[in-house]
Amino acid sequence: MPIFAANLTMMFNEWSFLDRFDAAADAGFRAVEYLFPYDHTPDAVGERLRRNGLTQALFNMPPGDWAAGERGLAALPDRFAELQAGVETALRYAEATGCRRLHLMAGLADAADPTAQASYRRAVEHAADALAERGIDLLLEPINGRDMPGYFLNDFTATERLIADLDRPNVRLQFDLYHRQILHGDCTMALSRLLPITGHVQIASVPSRHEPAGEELNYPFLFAELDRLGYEGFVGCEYRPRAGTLAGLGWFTPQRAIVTGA
Ligand SMILES: O=C(O)C(=O)[C@H](O)CO
Ligand SMILES: [Mg+2]
Repeated sequence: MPIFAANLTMMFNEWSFLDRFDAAADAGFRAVEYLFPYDHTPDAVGERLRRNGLTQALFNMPPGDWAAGERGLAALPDRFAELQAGVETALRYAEATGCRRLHLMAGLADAADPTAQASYRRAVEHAADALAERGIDLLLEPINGRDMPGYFLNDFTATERLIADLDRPNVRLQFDLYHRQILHGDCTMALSRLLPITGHVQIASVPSRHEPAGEELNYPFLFAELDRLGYEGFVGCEYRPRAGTLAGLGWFTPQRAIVTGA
């Protein structure tokens, strides 16, 4: 069974962000991921990881003004300086948390626009080379247009081609099975074919984006497939609990001793 990483942006919202680390550990998770840690200091986040014996599987580099609707900077040619600063910020958090995977969001731009394509490639090359110096992987995630209309990176095949063309071993695919099913389907064969370039997997039910159980995807089958394929990375639980985080963990077998209150 893969090692599951609780997504603290989507799950455990019953607690404050920093207390979600404790709640996830108490629920039996060994690892966590989240979108953005930037409302807290690197040391505060690192301390919660250490206090709970958690591994930081992944987080996203600064995405621009998320509240204003921005979804990344890489494909926006006039935002390169801000992207460079964001890479340095993310590296400070990666150092404080021991995180070895960072996701670079592309932004809202026309995937067919040569200017956006050139900007995206420049940004990916810059980020990849900065991360490579520290032994950190750069993850690229195709995202479906129903959840994120206008998002630049919206196709697994185009992403696969870019990763091959970049020929940088630390640039890898963030294989979100939720997006894969919506964009292309054929999840099982895609996992088999793309696993060699896959740096991280994420899960959620389709179409609800709730717990990974009972809808379009057969997750027990897919988890067994990941084991059969020898996948040794993390599986990020990037789903919205349907009715309370703990009540929705029936699909999950605790992966660490659960410390019950004395
Ligand atoms: O949208 C997703 O699936 C992601 O993983 C992004 O990192 C956050 O939107
Ligand atoms: Mg995802």
